Amino acid sequence: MRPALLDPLFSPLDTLPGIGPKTGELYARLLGRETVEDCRVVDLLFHIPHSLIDRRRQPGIAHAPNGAIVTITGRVDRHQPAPSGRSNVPYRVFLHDETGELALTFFRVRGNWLEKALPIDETVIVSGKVDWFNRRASMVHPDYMVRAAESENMPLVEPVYGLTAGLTSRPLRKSIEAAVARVPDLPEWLDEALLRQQGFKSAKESFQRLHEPRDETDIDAQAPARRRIAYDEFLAGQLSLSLVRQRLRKVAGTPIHPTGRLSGPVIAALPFSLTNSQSAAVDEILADMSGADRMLRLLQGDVGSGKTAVALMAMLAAVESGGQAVLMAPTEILARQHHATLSRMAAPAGITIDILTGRTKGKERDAILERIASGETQLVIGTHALFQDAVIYRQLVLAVVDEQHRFGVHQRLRLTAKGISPHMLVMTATPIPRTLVLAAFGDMDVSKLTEKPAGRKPIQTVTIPNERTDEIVERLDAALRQGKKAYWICPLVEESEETDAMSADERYQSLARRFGKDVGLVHGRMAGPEKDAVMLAFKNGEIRLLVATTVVEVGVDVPDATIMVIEHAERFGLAQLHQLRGRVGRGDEASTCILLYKSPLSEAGRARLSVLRESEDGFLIAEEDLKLRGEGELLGTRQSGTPGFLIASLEAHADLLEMARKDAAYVIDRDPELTSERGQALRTLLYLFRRDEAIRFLRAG
Ligand SMILES: Nc1ncnc2c1ncn2[C@@H]1O[C@H](COP(=O)(O)OP(=O)(O)OP(=O)(O)O)[C@@H](O)[C@H]1O
Repeated sequence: MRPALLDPLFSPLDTLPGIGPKTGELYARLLGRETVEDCRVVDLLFHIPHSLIDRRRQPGIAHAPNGAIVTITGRVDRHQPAPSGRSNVPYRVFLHDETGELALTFFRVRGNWLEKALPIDETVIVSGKVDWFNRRASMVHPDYMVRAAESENMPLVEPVYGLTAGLTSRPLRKSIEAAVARVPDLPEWLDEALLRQQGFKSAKESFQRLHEPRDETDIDAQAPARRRIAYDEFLAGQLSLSLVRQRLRKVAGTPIHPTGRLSGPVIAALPFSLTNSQSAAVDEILADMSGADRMLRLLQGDVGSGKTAVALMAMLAAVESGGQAVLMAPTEILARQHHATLSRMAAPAGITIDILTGRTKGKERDAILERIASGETQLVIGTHALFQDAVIYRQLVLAVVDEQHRFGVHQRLRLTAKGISPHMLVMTATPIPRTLVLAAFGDMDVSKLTEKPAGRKPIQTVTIPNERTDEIVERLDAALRQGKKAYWICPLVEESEETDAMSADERYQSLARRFGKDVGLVHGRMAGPEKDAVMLAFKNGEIRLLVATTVVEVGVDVPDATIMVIEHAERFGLAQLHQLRGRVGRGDEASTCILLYKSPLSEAGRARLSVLRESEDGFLIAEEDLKLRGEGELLGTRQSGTPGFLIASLEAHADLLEMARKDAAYVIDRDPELTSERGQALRTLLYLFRRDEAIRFLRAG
């Protein structure tokens, strides 16, 4: 149960003054939630200012720098209202101080409120941005105007928050202030020695300081308050991972006894032999699953390194031992593709394979659920629909989670909550640096596919400015005539699938005019079956040019596609480009990747694209990406910050992550049920950061 003292922070967001149904939607958007019902007061605490306005600067009118935000104390001289009927002429109020004159400028003024707010001869304080034009200073719509006698009504230092369209800063600041005021006195969950060593204040004081910065240093990522909350966040993450891990390990796995009865014929029928890397990974996995402990293993492999075949071998071993195996993909497209590929590859084994996704409905679904429950189905491929309550497995021995780069302990927890404890193999496509593995997965055993299948030719990567798009289209024409297949990836336009889809559609129209029905389009706004049909047509060769948004970014496998054009490559993260490029070069034909960019490229943009031109090594690219852009982009998340983290940043706070990991291990080692005084306080921490799923596993949880 959540401690009652957190109640004020976990009441609905619209219990804060000024947040109603309409504004609520804006707040939900700001906080990245679907609806305002999903938002709690606590969420605003984690929306921290990115900079600050210092209204203490009072240089005097004549010395105010152009474009700077300054505060002026002056006397009002005269009002110059707009002539009636001329709404485009502003209303001006002139004031002066000992250095010069300033025109306060207002548009579309109604009524006489300005006369009241700025009476002639009154000394007032105004604050806002000063613009110089023709040696006259003006301030358009000052942020603050107060009478000198009421100067306390103007905050001198003001945090600046990220906004979303429709939400302005003043009401946002007000609601955040109200949220901060609700932070209760919290029990201290950090060790005293650490507090002293790091100079950390209490969590409550740290939240206050984050939202009421006193100067620039308080905004810095290394400010003690920021570090304290970042540490708390890492600690909450590491603790919940440790609890899950402890729990998963505690439940013994089902040891398997692979016989080779199924995998033998499958391997014999594969059109290739496994690479050494693949074989080594299979060996590690089978050894894990044969032991008494449950397997918790991460299978990391660069694009096109052949993770699917490894997963299949593991799943066949589970089935050979009389159990069932599932493979969960992050998207419908991928689930369908995996289903098609695995059905084909596993055909010689003669086992029953089903697919279960959100789209599986009605009688078909009932029949599948029944086959799963009876054990007739040995292998199920699907999306998270696999773990819904209605799905009951006869004997689930292995769950493969193809997380690509959408991390989440969630599914893993769901499974355990269902009371089943299969061996667990998590596949990730993006080669992630060790620190990220730790942050996202905690300590897991790792198998790496370091080698690509033999016979792959390097992908030739070129960077070309947008202006030469026509030339590319010409070349594409020639290539398609030779029977080649190509992808054309359209840019991310904004943070919305809808606008992405629109831009893809435009490009599709123009290419379709040229290439007719050789061209297909797939984007995130299309209905599932429609998407599948297009993907299938591309695979079969009925379509030879596929215009797509990043829906093809992960996992899509059409080995005879050899050309990849990426528009506005400068807008993508490096690792994402690497993933996209990885859709070609998957067969033994030579492939080309064309990165179209908008010129001029920034210095950083140039550096990034050249990394990609020069390397095909996903691990190296990931490290470079981390250096160049920060870990958020590395994982393809479009917001800043580390995925799954609100305040903490792996770049800025890497030292804290390591400390938090040790701290969590220490705690779990001594107080596995979190019952000590510190343990109880740590439970509060888990709730505060919404990492409380793991508490359910605790005895008094
Ligand atoms: N040992 C091998 N030799 C030759 N080809 C292989 C080998 N293993 C897998 N392949 C083929 O390589 C392609 C890529 O494999 P797979 O789809 O498993 O890659 P992946 O690791 O999942 O990559 P991504 O993350 O990019 O989807 C497939 O077409 C597969 O059939």
